[in-house]
Amino acid sequence: MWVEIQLGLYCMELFARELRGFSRIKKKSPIARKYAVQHFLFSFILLFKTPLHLLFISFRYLPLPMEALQTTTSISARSPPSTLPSRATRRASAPPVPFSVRPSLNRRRANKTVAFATIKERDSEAFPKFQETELVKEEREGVVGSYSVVEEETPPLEREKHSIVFVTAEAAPYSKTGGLGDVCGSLPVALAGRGHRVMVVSPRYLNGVSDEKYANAKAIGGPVKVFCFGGEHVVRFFQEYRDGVDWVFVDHPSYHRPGNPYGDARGAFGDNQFRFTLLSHAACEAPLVLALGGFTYGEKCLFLANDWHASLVPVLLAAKYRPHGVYKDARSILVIHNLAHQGVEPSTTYENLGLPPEWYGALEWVFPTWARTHALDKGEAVNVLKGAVVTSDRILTVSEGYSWEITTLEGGHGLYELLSSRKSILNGITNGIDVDDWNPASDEHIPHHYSVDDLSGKALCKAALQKELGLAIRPDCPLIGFIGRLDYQKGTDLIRSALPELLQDDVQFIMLGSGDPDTEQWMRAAESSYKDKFRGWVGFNVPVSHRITAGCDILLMPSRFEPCGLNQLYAMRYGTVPVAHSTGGLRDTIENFDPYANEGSGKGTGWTFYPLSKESMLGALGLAIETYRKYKPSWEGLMKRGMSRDYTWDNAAEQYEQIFQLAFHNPPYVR
Ligand SMILES: Nc1ncnc2c1ncn2[C@@H]1O[C@H](COP(=O)(O)OP(=O)(O)O[C@H]2O[C@H](CO)[C@@H](O)[C@H](O)[C@H]2O)[C@@H](O)[C@H]1O
Repeated sequence: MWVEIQLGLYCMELFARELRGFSRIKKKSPIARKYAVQHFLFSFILLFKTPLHLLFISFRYLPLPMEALQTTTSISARSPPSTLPSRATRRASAPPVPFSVRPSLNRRRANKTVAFATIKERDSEAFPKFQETELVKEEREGVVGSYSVVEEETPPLEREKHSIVFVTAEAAPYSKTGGLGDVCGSLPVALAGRGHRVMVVSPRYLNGVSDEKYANAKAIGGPVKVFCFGGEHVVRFFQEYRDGVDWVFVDHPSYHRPGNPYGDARGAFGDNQFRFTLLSHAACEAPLVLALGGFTYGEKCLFLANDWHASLVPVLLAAKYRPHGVYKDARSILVIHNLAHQGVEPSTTYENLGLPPEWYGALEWVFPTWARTHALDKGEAVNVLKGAVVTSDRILTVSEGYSWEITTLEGGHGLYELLSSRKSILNGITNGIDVDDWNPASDEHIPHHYSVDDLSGKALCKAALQKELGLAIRPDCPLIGFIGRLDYQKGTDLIRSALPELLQDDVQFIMLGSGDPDTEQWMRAAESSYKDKFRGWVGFNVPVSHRITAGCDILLMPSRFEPCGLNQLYAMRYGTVPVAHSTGGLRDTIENFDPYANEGSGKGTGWTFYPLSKESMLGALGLAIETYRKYKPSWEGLMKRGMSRDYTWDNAAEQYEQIFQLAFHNPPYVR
C-alpha cells in the first residue's frame, strides 16, 4: 500500500512535469500530449490501488517510439529531479538501456552506448548538421523531460581501415567529361582522409591538349603484360601521390589520341571495348605488382568498379583470379553512376575479353526482338555491366532514389529483373561534392566572392556573366541556366520545345553543353533567333560552368533520369535555385519550396516538377520566376537554405564505410 502511494505520487509528479513541458511547447507536440495523458491515466490507476501498477512500471520503462526522437538530436541533458532514485541506484535497478539510439547504418553515434535520453550538446558542435531549432528542442524536452540522463561513454569503435582500389574511366582533375570524373576525383580523397589506403586506377589519356595534368605522375614498376584481344599487350603504370591518394595511370598507346576519354568529334572510339578491357586487367594487377610507398596493396583489397568501363573487374576476380587462389579475401563493389551505358558488344567479342569460355553466361545478353536489326539477328551480345551485376559482392548507386528506380521496368534499362534479384546487396548513397572546389567564397573561376552571410557578390557575378555573354545587364531580369551533356538523359529536347514559350516572358536563358551535334546546332541557331534573351555556349568549359552556376538565379534540370546529379548541388551551394524533374537524385536532394511552412517563413530549396512534360516544366519555372520577381524575402530564404546545407563528402564517405563493412562481412562471390 505504502509503495503504491509512493508510486502514485511519483506518477503525479511525472504528470505535472509532462504538463509543464507540454505547456511550454504551446500544444504543438502531439507526441508530448499523448505521453502526458498516458502518464496521467496510469498515475490515477495506481492511486486507486489497482494491481496494474506493474503495468505502469513496465510502461515507465518502455522505449519511446523513434518518431519521438525526430531526426534531430541534441537535447540538453537535464539533471534528475530529487525525487527520482539516485543515478547509482537507477543504474543498478533500471532495465537495460530502455531508450537508446541503436547503432544504425546512418547514425554517427553508433559507437556510443547511451542510456535514456541521449545526445549531448557537444555532439551538435561536432556535427553541426544535427543542430536543432529551438522549437524542436523544446518539443523534445517536453517529451523526454521527465527522464534523467545516464550516459555511459565507451571508447569510439575503431573503424576498420581498408585498402581501396577505385577503377574508373575518369578522375578529375586529370580527366573529366561529367559527374563520374567529379566523384572519382573527390570521394577517394575523402576516404583517404578517413584513414583508408586508397588507389585510383584510370587511363593516362594524352590528347595533346591537357597532357600537363599528368606532369607529376612518374613511371612506376615494370611493364605488365595483359592477355586479351587475341594477344599480349604491354601496359605501364604512372603514379602521383596527392592528397593522400595514390593516383595510378595505366599507360598504353590506345589512350594517346585527340578527343575526350570516349570519343572525338566523329563519335565514340571504335575500340572502346579494348581500351577498357585493358584498364580492368591492368587495375587487377596493380595492387599485386605496384609497390606504392614501398608496399603493395596486396590481395586483401576492396575494388570499387565504377560504371561499365570498369565492370570487368569483378568478373575477372571471380573468373580469373579466385579459382587460382588469388584475391580470395578481396571484395568488389560495382558503383553505378549511369545504367544507361552498359558496354554492350556483339557476342563474338567475348573471346577478346581474356575470360575463360565457361564464364560466357555471366556476360550473356540477348536483345529483345524489337531491338534486333534484322530477321536473322538473334540479338546475342555480351554486356559487361551485367557481368558486374552478377559477380560483384555489392552494388551501389549514387542516390537512394535511383537504387530503387533501376529495379523498375522504366528505370532498369533492361536489367531491372536481374537488379531486383540482387536487391539484398543493392544500396544507394547520395554523392557529396568537392566543397573546396565549389565554394562561392573562394572560387577562383568567379569574378566576385560571396557567402550566405553576404550575398552582394552574387548580384555582381550575375552582372559580370550578363556582360561576358553580351546580354543586357539587368539585375531584376530572372537569369536561367542549364549546364550539362547534351544528351537524351538530360532532357534537352524538352528545353528545345519549351524555349519559344518561355522566352515570351521577360527572362534570359544561358545554356552550356556539348554532345549531341544536332542539339549543338540548335543552340547556335537559337542564339541568333533570340539575340537579347538566349546564349548557347557549345563546348566543355569548367570555368564557364562555375560562372554560370554563380551568376544565374535559376538552374534548370529537366533530366529524364538522374542517378544523382551534381549541378543541382553546386547550384544550391551557390545560392542558385534549382528547378528540376522529380527523378532519382534530383528528387532526393531538392526540397520543394513551401512558402507557408514554418509559420510563413517557408522551407525548401527549389522546385521539382512531375510528370516530365513541357507544361509541368513551364509551370514550375513560372512559379520560380514569380517568386523571384514578387517575393524577394522568400527568394532569399530559398537561396540561404540551399547555401547552408551540408554537401561535404564526409557523410557519404561514412555510409560507404558501412557498405565496405557489409562487403567484408559476407564471403566473396564464387561460382
Ligand atoms: N559543357 C560543360 N562544361 C563544363 N562542365 C560541364 C559541362 N557539362 C557538364 N559539366 C560538368 O560535368 C558534371 C556533370 O555532372 P552530372 O552529375 O550532372 O552528370 P553526369 O550525367 O555526367 O554524371 C553521372 O554520374 C554522376 C556522378 O555520380 C551523377 O551525379 C549523374 O546523375 C550521372 O548521370 C558537372 O560537374 C558539370 O558541371
